[in-house]
Amino acid sequence: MRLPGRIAAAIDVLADVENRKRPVSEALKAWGLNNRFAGAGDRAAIGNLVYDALRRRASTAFIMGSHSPRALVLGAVLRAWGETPETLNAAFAGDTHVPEALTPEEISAAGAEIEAAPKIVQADMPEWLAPSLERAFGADLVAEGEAMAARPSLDLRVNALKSTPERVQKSLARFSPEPTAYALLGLTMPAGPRDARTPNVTTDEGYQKGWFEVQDQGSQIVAALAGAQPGEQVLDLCAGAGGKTLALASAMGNKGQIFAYDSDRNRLAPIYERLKRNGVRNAQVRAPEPGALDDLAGKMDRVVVDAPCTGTGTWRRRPDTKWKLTPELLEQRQADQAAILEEAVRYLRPGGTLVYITCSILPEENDDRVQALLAAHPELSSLDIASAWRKALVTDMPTSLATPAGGVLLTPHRTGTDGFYCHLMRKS
Ligand SMILES: C[S@@+](CC[C@H](N)C(=O)[O-])C[C@H]1O[C@@H](n2cnc3c(N)ncnc32)[C@H](O)[C@@H]1O
Repeated sequence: MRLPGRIAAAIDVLADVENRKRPVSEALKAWGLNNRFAGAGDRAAIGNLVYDALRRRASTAFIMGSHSPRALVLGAVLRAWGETPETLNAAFAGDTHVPEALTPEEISAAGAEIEAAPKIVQADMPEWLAPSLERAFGADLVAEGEAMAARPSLDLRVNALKSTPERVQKSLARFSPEPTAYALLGLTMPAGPRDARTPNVTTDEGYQKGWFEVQDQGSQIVAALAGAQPGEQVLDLCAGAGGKTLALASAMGNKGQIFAYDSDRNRLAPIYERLKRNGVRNAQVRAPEPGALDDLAGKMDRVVVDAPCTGTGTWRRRPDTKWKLTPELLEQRQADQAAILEEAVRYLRPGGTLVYITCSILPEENDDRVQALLAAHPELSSLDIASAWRKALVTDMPTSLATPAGGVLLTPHRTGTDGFYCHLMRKS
């Protein structure tokens, strides 16, 4: 397929996403099944177009004067793929099964200046979240939003239990991975332009052997800040598929004990195979049964709460969720977080450390939750996050990352990572 056919397909997929409220991945899969002639390159390019359109949905709709799938996809191609109305119309004229030529109105709209739009629209973020995002980012709102509307890199965490960064770099030399800026065992591959495909690293022999995992650098940084030491007793209370569990085990050199728990059996399911592939021998998975963690009460050196959240820090990767988030869901997540934090405190031994992590950029899920917890628990106090950073990452923490209540907030603009929050507390 040439570009015009791919654009037409992307418009269809985006219409499917919006009309049927489907996740993008599902709509792309359905399109592929109905269009079996399309190759893997076509499907990747169509995916890129749909995701790019959703990443900059608000600002493109402002410029094009429409939220229609056609306006959003054409806008993405004009703004991010280096095409012009003239090149597009020339391509559309010489092809079949293509979008209609750009109208004079569309051509003049495409030249509009985004500076006339409200800041929250320039930032490509939901308008109802403006007060909260302005609180988080102040004068940097637009720069933060722009970085969040760009394509993400593909990051890997080298598994110190089985390999070294040099060995993984060699194994993946065809993709030219480079060391990450902060995470000591991270490698990164930047996103390519236009129809570039994400490197398929999971078919590599090194991945099959457990030498590395796919993990955003932000996730690696907060896992390192958790500070788990060899020999400790650690509870990973929201372990999910085990992304953090694997990083903790690697940091602990397989010494001590990690208890990996999640209230959702389905989310926990992949952890067994991942632990095995990574050569982790010090993790015990606790399935969600009544009283599953009772024996751990008051005994843990460290409790890691990688809390369920709105995922606003991952908007680069899942831009459809940016526009689906509702005030009700945000409120629900805050209640979930408060309940889990309350639960977490009971497993800490005196002197133990509570690690609170979210992949959210919203203060309501971050500093506010911690402050509410500290107010209710005088036995808890914040630990200095800059010292934890120095110890875990062997550099000084950039001061711009500190939050008002003493946590750290990573973002695409600040650290080139997904958005992550981390706060450490000690129980006296
Ligand atoms: C952000 S995800 C965890 C991701 C995981 N730690 C990783 O690094 O791959 C949050 C997890 O919290 C779990 N969860 C939600 N409510 C919970 C509860 N009350 N107790 C334990 N886990 C819970 C969800 O099932 C979900 O898997």
